[in-house]
Amino acid sequence: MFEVHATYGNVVRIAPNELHFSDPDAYNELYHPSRRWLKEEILYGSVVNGTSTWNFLSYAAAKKRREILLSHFSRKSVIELQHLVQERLDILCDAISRQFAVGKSSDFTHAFKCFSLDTITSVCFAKPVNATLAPDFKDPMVLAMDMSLDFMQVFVFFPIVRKVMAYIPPAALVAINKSLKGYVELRKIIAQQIKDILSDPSVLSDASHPIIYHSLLDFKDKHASNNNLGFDDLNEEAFVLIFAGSDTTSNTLSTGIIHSIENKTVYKTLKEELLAVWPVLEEKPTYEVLERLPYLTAVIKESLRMSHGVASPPIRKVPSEGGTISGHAIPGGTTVGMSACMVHYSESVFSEARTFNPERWLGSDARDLETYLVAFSKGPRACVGMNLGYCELYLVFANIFRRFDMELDGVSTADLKWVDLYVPAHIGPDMRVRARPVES
Ligand code: HEM
Repeated sequence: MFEVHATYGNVVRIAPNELHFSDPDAYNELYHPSRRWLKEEILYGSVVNGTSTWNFLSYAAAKKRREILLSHFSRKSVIELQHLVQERLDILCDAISRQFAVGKSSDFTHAFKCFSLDTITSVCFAKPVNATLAPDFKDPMVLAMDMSLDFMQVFVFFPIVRKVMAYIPPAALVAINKSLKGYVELRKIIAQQIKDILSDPSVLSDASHPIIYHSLLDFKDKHASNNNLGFDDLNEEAFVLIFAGSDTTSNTLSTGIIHSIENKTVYKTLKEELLAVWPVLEEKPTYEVLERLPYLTAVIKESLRMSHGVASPPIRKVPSEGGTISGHAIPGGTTVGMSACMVHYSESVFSEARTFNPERWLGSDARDLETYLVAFSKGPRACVGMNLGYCELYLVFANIFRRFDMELDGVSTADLKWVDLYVPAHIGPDMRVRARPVES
């Protein structure tokens, strides 16, 4: 897209009825809080059978569900549930230490995918799937989720395939493609939990903490409209949360951590800052303490910038009366969008934009730069899991850099290659890191 825009200008027609923009300020216009344009069905209607926050096309339809999730993932609830994130992280750190003890490096690409899947299934459903315990982090569910991103592209371009697949029984799907076994397994776990809850809501009181079904099915209020949610809706919402909360978080982690290990100045500065606030290894600081650290915060912002969150343009439909973007009048019915990469790699905003440089977030213009950090998107359909995402990022960066001395094992940041499968899908070699646990 960069080459296309360099050749044809700031606005390019990339499909018969679709415009893509490149001016960084166009992103904030397109996804402005007051601009409630419909999501484009070709992308958002492509994957699900029931309803979910992600696939409601209009903001009006999504509003109620978004409010439920925003309150479920509020800063207050995330702070109360941070011990669940730390619990999954301790399991991850133990697994990395065990690999070091037998002379092996760890595959950080898959390690963080396993961690984020375990975290989302723990926080949302109180049913962690323990992907982190898989040998060399090659968990079948994680591998199958990677593969399903390819399917998503097929569904977008050939919606009929999705309709046909919905009627194929799970066992037959596995027979057609054995690599889907982990995915079918994950669907079974989620579906069983929902069936159990719908047939006997009292099982919700067995959960160790408030899970999403407490919020989605508010049984205290018998008249609440969300009580009408059926099996398909709960199932789809659960899967959207699993997908939305997994790769986005793990990409940010692996991208940022690999850059921070390779860059010796970043590595040393981050370790020093962490050591000062976390002197005794056994006394782990809380999220609230960590988020006040300026350098760690700068590293996290830079990691979000370099990993983009979602790579594809979140496409929207211009309403029938038309609209204006970047000073151009756009006719009603046009599909419009802009990839976050165009903003994050814009040289007019971020000097040496392709270089990982946390220092940029510590300068006098840092506040202005914030406007252009769009990893969680912006406006009425921005990420609802941002608080949980940030909590995971702070805890993981702090634990990994405080608890291990690390070096890259035969890879470099040049291997952080990806293709756009809605999220950036890593296509380089697995990013292996030799991680020696520190003693104190
Ligand atoms: C670093 C972590 C994360 C990043 C960078 C991220 C990024 C994004 C982006 C860019 C969108 C907009 C997508 C679009 O419009 O097509 C989005 C939406 C969404 N995210 Fe996240 N996300 C993260 C973590 C999470 C987590 C942990 C959850 C769940 C707890 C979550 C749940 C959602 C949901 C449900 C939506 C759909 C919102 C709507 O359409 O109204 N995300 N996220």
